[in-house]
Amino acid sequence: MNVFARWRPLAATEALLEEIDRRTDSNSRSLTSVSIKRRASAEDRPWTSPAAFNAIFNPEDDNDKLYNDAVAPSIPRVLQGENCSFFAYGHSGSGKTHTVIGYDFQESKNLGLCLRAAKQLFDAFNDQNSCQGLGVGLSLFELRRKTAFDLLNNRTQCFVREGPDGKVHIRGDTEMLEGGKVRVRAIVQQPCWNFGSFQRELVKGLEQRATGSSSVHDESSRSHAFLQLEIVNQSLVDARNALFDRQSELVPVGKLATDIMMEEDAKSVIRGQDGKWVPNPDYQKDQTRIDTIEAKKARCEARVLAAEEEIEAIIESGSTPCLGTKLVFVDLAGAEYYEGNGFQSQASKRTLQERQEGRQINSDLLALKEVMRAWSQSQKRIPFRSSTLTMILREHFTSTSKGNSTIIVTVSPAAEQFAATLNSLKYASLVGAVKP
Ligand SMILES: Nc1ncnc2c1ncn2[C@@H]1O[C@H](COP(=O)(O)OP(=O)(O)OP(=O)(O)O)[C@@H](O)[C@H]1O
Repeated sequence: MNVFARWRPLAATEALLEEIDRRTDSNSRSLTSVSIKRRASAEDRPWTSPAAFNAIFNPEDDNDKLYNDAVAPSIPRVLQGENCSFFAYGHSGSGKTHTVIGYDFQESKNLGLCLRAAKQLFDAFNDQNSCQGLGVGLSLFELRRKTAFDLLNNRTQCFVREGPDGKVHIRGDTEMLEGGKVRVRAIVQQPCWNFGSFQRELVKGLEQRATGSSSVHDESSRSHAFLQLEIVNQSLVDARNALFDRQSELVPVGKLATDIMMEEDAKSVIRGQDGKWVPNPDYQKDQTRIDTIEAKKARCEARVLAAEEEIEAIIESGSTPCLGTKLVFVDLAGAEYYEGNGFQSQASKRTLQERQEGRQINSDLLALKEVMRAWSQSQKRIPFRSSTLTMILREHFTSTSKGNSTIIVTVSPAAEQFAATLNSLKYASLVGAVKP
């Protein structure tokens, strides 16, 4: 994995605070280690990371610099059809949102990494003949504990489940549609055909992130935010809609087939005197009824399969290698590091729910670290199932080549946040120290 660290500047309110003493050192493989201590005093012993970082960004480095060094090199690979993923890790207020999304949407150099990447993609679509008709399908959701909230669909609550196909699906409630169709809502993917509409959709969706919170920071740092960009064209969007429609037809037919089978099975047996189930001499299973519904179900399944094959065929058509390619940005919840780190007074103020959430976040982040390490070492068994976060990320890891996945750890230089900064740098260096 590529690993970068970014020091944010001290905020105006922190101007009088002492800064962490920090140094960097690069080895012959151009990998950097970072050495920090709480203050410049000679008695303070430094903590030094392994040479795990591809680069360390300083407080004066803006989003433009970070984008050019950490993300822009991936865009040609995305246009060649390689999936890429970027994770922002850091404690609350360390600069993850500033990095991934940004707060100034007017100045192109201040845009966050996700928006800059989308801009570069749209520029490439406009410049290259082979990319005509391409757009970006945006999905945006937040994972809090084990539940996902669709930010492009009024924070609809969605559940993360592993399907019989082994794939992880994020689905909302079941809706009854006209004609008896039953739809299980999937996470919305909003197709955007130019950068302006992409930015509007993203900003509108992100406004949902703060809903119901008295403090945006506290709320946002308790959830993981996923921003997924998939390269699409109109045929792919239409084919996905057709699949969705056919799945909606299949659900009630599949349920009816199961009900009929169970009803016929139940009628065809009776309990004998010894309490055991024996064939019912007065009832003959209605095989015609069963065959009719099974045939209808098979026709629906074939239509679903055909729609899936149509999607594959569109993606494989080869005219644009990047069709269906995904670029994923994850703004991870900040680790909770209160207990045992000199934050007991803050820890004691937290509610039971906050403590439970904190434990869940820590266990998600631990699971992610283990997955990243196992994946970087190409281990046979990668523990994706150990948390909902890693279950969702399985598809991204299994479809992403090494070198196309990046973690950016954001850190504060304020000495009073030393414990959190140390925690974040240790996390990133453990991931980055594993090089294939
Ligand atoms: N590199 C930077 N340059 C300038 N300002 C920054 C930088 N990083 C962060 N900031 C500022 O610091 C404040 C906190 O940053 P931000 O909201 O990005 O933190 P966060 O890690 O996303 O927090 P949370 O997890 O709580 O949402 C913001 O006002 C932001 O503009």
